[in-house]
Amino acid sequence: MITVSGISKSFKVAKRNSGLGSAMKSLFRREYEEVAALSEVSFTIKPGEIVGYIGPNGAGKSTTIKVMSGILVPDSGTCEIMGYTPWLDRVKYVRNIGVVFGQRSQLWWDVPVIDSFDLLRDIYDVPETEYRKNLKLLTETLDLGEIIRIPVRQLSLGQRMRCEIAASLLHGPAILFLDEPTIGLDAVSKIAVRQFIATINKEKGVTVILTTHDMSDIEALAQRILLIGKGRLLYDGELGAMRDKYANAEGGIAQGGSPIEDALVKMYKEFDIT
Ligand SMILES: Nc1ncnc2c1ncn2[C@@H]1O[C@H](COP(=O)(O)OP(=O)(O)OP(=O)(O)O)[C@@H](O)[C@H]1O
Repeated sequence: MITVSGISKSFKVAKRNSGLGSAMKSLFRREYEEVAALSEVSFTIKPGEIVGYIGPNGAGKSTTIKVMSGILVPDSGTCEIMGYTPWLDRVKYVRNIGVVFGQRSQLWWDVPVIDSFDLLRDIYDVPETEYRKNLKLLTETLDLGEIIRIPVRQLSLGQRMRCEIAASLLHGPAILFLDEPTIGLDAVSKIAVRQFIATINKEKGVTVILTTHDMSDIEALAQRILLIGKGRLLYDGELGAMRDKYANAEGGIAQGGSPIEDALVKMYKEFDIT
């Protein structure tokens, strides 16, 4: 259902040297360099899977999610998701996906959450009965209650995140891209979000691609992981196999780390992506 094949993406960024002289020079003549965010990334994901997409800072995770959600056009490679090429068939395609970027909001800041929801209903052209049904279910299961009457800027991070997740699912998508959905949440909210993701996957068969630095999110939800480092896909396999292999590898438990974090640190070391 998801086939990513040989995707590469580079960004052109202005070179910045330190010092006042260089800053002055760059006012007149900018020098640029290419950053290879993704290099020949390929994988497939089956319907109903929950896949953990992991890797260190700057590895290329968000760039991949942006390509798969049609926000970014890759320099080369192909991507076919439910029969669509995300960046070509964007209008039709987005009805099939939900996207949550933990660090960014898709809700309008100054209006009550429900107004944003209603606007999303219109954007996605969701039939009224389906919208009401989805809204009721999401409000109940994410415990939104009166929260949806409050403007987003007055919500706590955990409350906002639950609303973000609801917003991404109002149109009943088959695929959910989650980019750090539990960042900054307290333990109770984190567990609530995880349970919700597990439920929609089990009961509605929603396919989930989950990007996070929180390995307990991955342990709670994903059976399969994709590891990306320096823009290259380095591992595609069962979480259990990764844990068994690296937990028993040389190098002792990292101070303060859980066994799965320790396995990840060793894996990063082996692939030289720390
Ligand atoms: N719009 C952009 N312009 C220039 N460079 C970018 C842009 N977006 C990403 N990059 C660069 O591409 C690389 C991959 O970034 P990306 O955001 O995909 O990483 P990530 O794995 O999501 O990282 P993190 O875990 O820190 O969120 C980084 O070197 C980043 O600086």
